[in-house]
Order: sequence, then C-alpha cells, then structure tokens
Amino acid sequence: MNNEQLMMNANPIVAALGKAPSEFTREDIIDYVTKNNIRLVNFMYPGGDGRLKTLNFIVSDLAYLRTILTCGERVDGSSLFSFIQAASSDLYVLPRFATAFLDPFSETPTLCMLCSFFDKDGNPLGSAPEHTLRKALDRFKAKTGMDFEAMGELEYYVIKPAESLFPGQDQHGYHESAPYAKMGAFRQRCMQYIAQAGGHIKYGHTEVGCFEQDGMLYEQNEIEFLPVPAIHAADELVIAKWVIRNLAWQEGLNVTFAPKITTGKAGSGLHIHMRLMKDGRNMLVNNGQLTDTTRKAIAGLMELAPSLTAFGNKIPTSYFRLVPHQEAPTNVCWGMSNRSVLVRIPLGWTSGHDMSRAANPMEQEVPMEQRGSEKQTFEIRSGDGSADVYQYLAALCTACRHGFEMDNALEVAERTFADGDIHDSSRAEHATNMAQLPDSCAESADCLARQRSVFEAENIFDCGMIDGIIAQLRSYNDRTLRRDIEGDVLKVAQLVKCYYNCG
Ligand SMILES: NC(=O)CC[C@H](N)C(=O)O
Repeated sequence: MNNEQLMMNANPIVAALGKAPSEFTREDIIDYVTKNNIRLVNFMYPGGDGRLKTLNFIVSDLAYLRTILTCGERVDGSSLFSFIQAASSDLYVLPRFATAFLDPFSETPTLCMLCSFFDKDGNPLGSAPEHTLRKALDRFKAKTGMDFEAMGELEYYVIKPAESLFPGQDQHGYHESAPYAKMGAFRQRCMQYIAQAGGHIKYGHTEVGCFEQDGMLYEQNEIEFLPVPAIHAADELVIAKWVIRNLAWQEGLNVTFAPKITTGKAGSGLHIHMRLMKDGRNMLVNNGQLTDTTRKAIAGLMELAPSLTAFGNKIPTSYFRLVPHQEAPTNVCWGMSNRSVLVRIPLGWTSGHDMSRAANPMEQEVPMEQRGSEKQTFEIRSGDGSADVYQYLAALCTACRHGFEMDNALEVAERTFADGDIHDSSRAEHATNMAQLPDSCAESADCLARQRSVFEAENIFDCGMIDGIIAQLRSYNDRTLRRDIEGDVLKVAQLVKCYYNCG
C-alpha cells in the first residue's frame, strides 16, 4: 500500500498502524489494542446459516490477549454447522489479523476479527466454507496460473412507514435521488461503516424496486464492491450484511436480503463479478476483445449452471425471483450488456477512447493505461442473499476452472452466446433451444447430485458438505411450489415471511 492509499483508507486501524491489513501482525494488534484503550475483542465467523456469529473477550490482561490471538478458542461446531456431528463437535477458531476492524455499534471500544476454523488435529477444517474457497482458489491458480478475483452487488430492501410527500415511482427506483428516494442517508451511513470495516466499495444507489404495501414503503438499495481476491470479497459481503442489519436495527428500520418479497416487483439478487488476473494484468480482454481465457471460464459456468443454483439460491423463494422480465436470469446463456442473460459482460472501458478529455476539453490527454482497460469483469446474475458467499464463490471458481479442463469449452461458449434480450418475443425460438435454470430447490438438488463429482474433485468440496446441501434443498419439498402458488398472494406472502431474514 502506498502513502496515498494509506492516507485515504477508511479503516482507522490501517491509518494508525500505517500498513495494509494483509501486513497486520499479532504484535500490531496488541499494540493497537493497548494504545487505543480497546476493552473488548470479538471473534466473528459465519455459521452454516451464512450469518456472522460473535464471541466476546474482555481485554484486561495482556498475557490473555496474547493467548487468544495465538491459540484462538474452542467452539461447538455442531451448533454452527449441520454437517458436524455432536459426538465430535469441538472446533478451533483462530482470528485472521488482516480482517481487524472496530465495531461501529459497540459503546465499549471493541476490535473485531473474522476467524478460520480448525479441526481437532490442528488442520484447517476441510468442510469449512472459507477453507473450501481457499482450496478452490489455490487449485484455480495451480491450473491456470491466474488469480481469481471477485466482487458482489448486494441488493436489499429497506422498509419503513410510507410518507405522503414526494412518492417514488413503482418499479422505477433505479438511481433515484432524494426526495423521491428516502433511504439515501441510511445507505451512505452503511457505506461509511462498511468501508471503515475494510470493505472496498465501488458505489451505492437505489435500485428498481420501490413500492408501498400496507402503509409501508419498500425501497430497494444496492451497495456494490470493487474486485478483490475472492476471500476478501466474501469477507466484505458477510461484514456488509452484518453492518446493514445492525444499523437498520439501531435506526428502527427493517431490512431484507430475501430474493423475492412480492410477485411482480423486482427481486434482490447477489450478482457476482469476476476478474482473472496474471501478474497484476486483467486477462479478460486483449486489444478491446474478449479473450479465449474469458470464453473458457464462461463455458465452465454454462456447463455447471444447473448446479450453481444449489450454492447460490438456497431457499424456495429464490426460485420466485428467477422469472422473466424482472432483470433476473431464467436461461443458461451469456451475452453483452443485456440483463436477461445468466452471465453478462458489462461495458468494460475497452474502446481506448479518452472520454474524460471529450467531456472536459481543457484537460491534457490521459495516458492509455489509465483509461480503464483493467476494469473489465464478467458477471453471474443467478445468486441471491440466501447464498453462503464462501461456498458460492468456491463453486463459481471451481466452475470457471472446469472451463479450462473442458475440451469443447470454446464450442460451448459459442453455442450459449445470446445477443439481445432473450425474453423478446422475436427471439423466442432461440430461447427455447437454451437450457433453463432449475425452478426449485428440489431441481437444484437433483442437478447438484448429477454434477457433484466436478465440485468434489481435487478434494475441494467435502462430500459431507455436498450431501448436506442436497439434503437441505430437498427438505423444502418445493418441486412444484412455484407453479402451485405463484398467483396466490396470501400463500406467497406466507412463504416470503418464512425466509425474510435469510442469509
Ligand atoms: N439492475 C439490475 O440488474 C437489477 C437486478 C435484479 N434486482 C435481480 O434480481 O437480479
């Protein structure tokens, strides 16, 4: 991290220690705790439900502080993960110093760190979602020589009593400003806290969803991150959800990351953008054109798309979102810029034009390498807030790697390419030739059962974890649920309520 990055960094621990989080040592943490009168240390780790769990420690003894930072603690794994048996349930949690941040909600000065799980023999827990992602990333690097970067687009609804002044427009909330958008200040406070906790935020805005129901305003918002190594992307997403929920609670607002809350209105996705890097260079484009590297990674996603929903769309209401005309995908295809495809190639500053100079004629010309050519990503649009982000990113990384192992990857990429809106009636024929995404948890479970060997290869996904995901998906018994209740407002509302606080 250079001086400019340090100066502007929102995390006060980075500013105080004068170094990048990846360089934080145990002694740095002890030094910070001592000098800044930190009274509590929190270990935090996502459980099987995807939510951050918290273990508090009082700081009253330097030796004890050093012990917990060195040895971690022991926790009951069977209460955190369904795949861990009660008979051999103890796990270790060890804090990762690079994730240190100050708890923005605690009255007592508190330092938080995310933890990794270890088994009784002191090895990283093979079935832990975070370790699964690490294994997937290492394997990706070993196979392709590239680093797999990612970032999430976190969509959520904020709910508060409706006001009569300056009403927003139904399904037209996209990038709205105050006073038509009401929750901008709340979103900006969330963004500040997330950045202080180490999140690399690209931007925040309101989204399409905006409606009133039973005297309440439902305003959809989005916070989008910057591409970072995928472990950080997952860390940032779980912290962001924790921040948004806590701030909402503090301010008397309700928030939901649920995939669908009302039929016919925009659902909330968790789109993931990916970038493949080699020696700091983005390998997705060359001379403004998509490379075969990109096409191969996309081919892997197309091939495994039927089972990716098992990781990214874990609850029955997930499948009420994957319907036409709501900017959510239904077919297994990819394309440029349009939002009805499963994998989208958004604009990537590939023209090489100096647009800034065109907009500001007084400016000097910007050097070619500063015109944004490193910004290109590819985006998968199926996942939602029910996903365990570590597991989901591990599945995406594995699918992209699979693309480099397929003999016919370029052919698959060619066949699944769709230009234009696939829901446009003039393109109906093309759409009918495309594979459909699963329409229920039950179907996702079947698809994962068929394709599980790709995820389990190289020992990346633990077979107990895959068994657990399949069993959980099947437990909802929802094979025909969407068809059965789609038009029944009351039944949909009951279902929505069950999964309102998912993930
Ligand atoms: N602008 C967008 O792409 C909206 C996405 C949409 N909310 C979804 O469910 O995925």
